[in-house]
Amino acid sequence: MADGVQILTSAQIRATESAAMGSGGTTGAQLMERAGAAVAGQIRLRWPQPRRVLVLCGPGNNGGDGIVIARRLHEAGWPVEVLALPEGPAPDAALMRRRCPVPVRPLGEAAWPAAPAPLIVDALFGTGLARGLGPDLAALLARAGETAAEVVAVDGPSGLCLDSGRVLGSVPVLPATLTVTFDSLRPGHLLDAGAALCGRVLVADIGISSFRPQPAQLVRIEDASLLAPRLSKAGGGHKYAHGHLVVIASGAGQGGAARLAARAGLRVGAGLVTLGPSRDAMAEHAAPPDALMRRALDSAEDLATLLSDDRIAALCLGPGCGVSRAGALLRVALEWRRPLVLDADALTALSQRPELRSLVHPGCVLTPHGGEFARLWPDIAARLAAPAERGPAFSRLDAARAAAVDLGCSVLLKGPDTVIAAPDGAAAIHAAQDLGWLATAGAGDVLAGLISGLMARGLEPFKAASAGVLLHAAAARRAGPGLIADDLPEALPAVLAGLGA
Ligand SMILES: NC(=O)C1=CN([C@@H]2O[C@H](COP(=O)(O)OP(=O)(O)OC[C@H]3O[C@@H](n4cnc5c(N)ncnc54)[C@H](O)[C@@H]3O)[C@@H](O)[C@H]2O)[C@@H](O)CC1
Ligand SMILES: Nc1ncnc2c1ncn2[C@@H]1O[C@H](COP(=O)(O)OP(=O)(O)O)[C@@H](O)[C@H]1O
Ligand SMILES: [K+]
Repeated sequence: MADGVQILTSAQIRATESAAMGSGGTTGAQLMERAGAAVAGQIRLRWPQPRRVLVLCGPGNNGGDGIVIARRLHEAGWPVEVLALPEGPAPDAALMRRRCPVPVRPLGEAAWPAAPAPLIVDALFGTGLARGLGPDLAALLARAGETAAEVVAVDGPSGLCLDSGRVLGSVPVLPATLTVTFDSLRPGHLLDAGAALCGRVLVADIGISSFRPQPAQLVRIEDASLLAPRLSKAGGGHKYAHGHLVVIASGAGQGGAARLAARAGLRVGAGLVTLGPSRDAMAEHAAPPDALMRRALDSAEDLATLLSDDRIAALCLGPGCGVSRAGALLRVALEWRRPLVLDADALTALSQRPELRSLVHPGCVLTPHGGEFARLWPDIAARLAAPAERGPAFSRLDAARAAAVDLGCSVLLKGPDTVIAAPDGAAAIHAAQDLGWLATAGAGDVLAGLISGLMARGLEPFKAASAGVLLHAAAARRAGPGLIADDLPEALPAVLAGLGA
């Protein structure tokens, strides 16, 4: 799991670095010194006793950082060996090589140490990675992986595209125990294969944060403290002031997923929640919570009549609804033009009715998992499924952004790495690779209920989606291993209390 909330792409961090140097307040060599010093410091914090370390350096500035690390550890009395690829045209890295008190030997089979080093520093490639690792290098790294107990990656494991979290080419990447990156996270630390390959990720301040591009468009959503003021009910207000949410439920015999969503909507503070099954399914949807209201909805006309009540603030369509029922209600839901979450069966229904796509509007949040996403956007999904050969590779973030622009709404692409994109370019990533217990039936229905409940309370679509994902994960952490989807809404009161909401 990574620390920090700011995410910059490789291009953005390069621009930040250039702006910092352009200001005249710092030089590239100083930044490299700070970066290398930060990594060496983290190594010494994590492993307080000196141990043999093998530093592998690439041709550019990532390699330059590696040389600084080698020097710093050597000066602290660590036994250090440095193997490096031939220098590229990176003047700061060349300067560091000249200053290095440890012999820098050419990286290759001949120089490989006979006795394996327990700690390897991977400073081969960082944000400059343009293609997959060559086979010779990959073979050496594979051998290193078999023998090294620990690997520290500088900026990221070499071969991992830091913009997408995808491995470039077809050779495996050496997984890191610890990754130290600079100034901010990159998307690739959180997305796709990146989260597992990076190990623990630490962000070192190298004094350039005031030169980041403004406004920063990519923020990781892990700062729950920001939520409390938005979720608090301090100041009172009638129940209608907190929003009336309608959750469409299934026809007879199609299950209770919508009840999970409705329960989550209530727990997250919507003032009222009405569950809308078909008339013949009313009895099976009569189970608690008794706080839920019920209204039979058999047809599009029934839904239109219900939505003509101005006090209804948001609608959730899809969980446990059935594809044909969702399809029958979809046009009315979209033509209502108010806050709307489309999930599950409503997404499949939309993919079958291309004529309705133009009705999707900025007040909508679509919450597909990968399969639903591919049904709605097969071309975008195909780009994501294609092999990643060159960096920056097409990412889940790119995919969600393209989808959000295509339909002009917020899109939340679910997975262990959930990505949220708004049509104006705002985006967020929520990494929950440690929450495998969320891969359980109904967890997505709860998420749809949380987001629509927050929208009923007046949060804008993108913010409701971001806050919903955060609360969902926090509820899962609180429920712990063994959780089932029913536990998630029940964990919310403690989560909200913990946030001070
Ligand atoms: N951006 C910043 O703020 C800072 C960046 N620093 C370091 O600089 C790094 C970026 O440095 P560079 O831009 O020099 O890039 P890298 O050092 O990541 O890569 C160097 C060069 O290797 C070549 N290359 C790329 N993929 C290859 C492959 N698969 N096989 C063989 N050669 C390949 C390319 O020509 C590339 O420019 C960062 O990752 C970071 O470690 C730090 O020194 C300090 C501050
Ligand atoms: N391995 C995982 N680790 C963490 N979160 C996951 C994992 N797999 C799925 N999730 C999350 O769990 C939820 C599952 O939603 P979804 O796929 O719609 O399932 P369902 O339709 O059964 O409710 C999503 O919020 C998703 O982001
Ligand atoms: K690296």
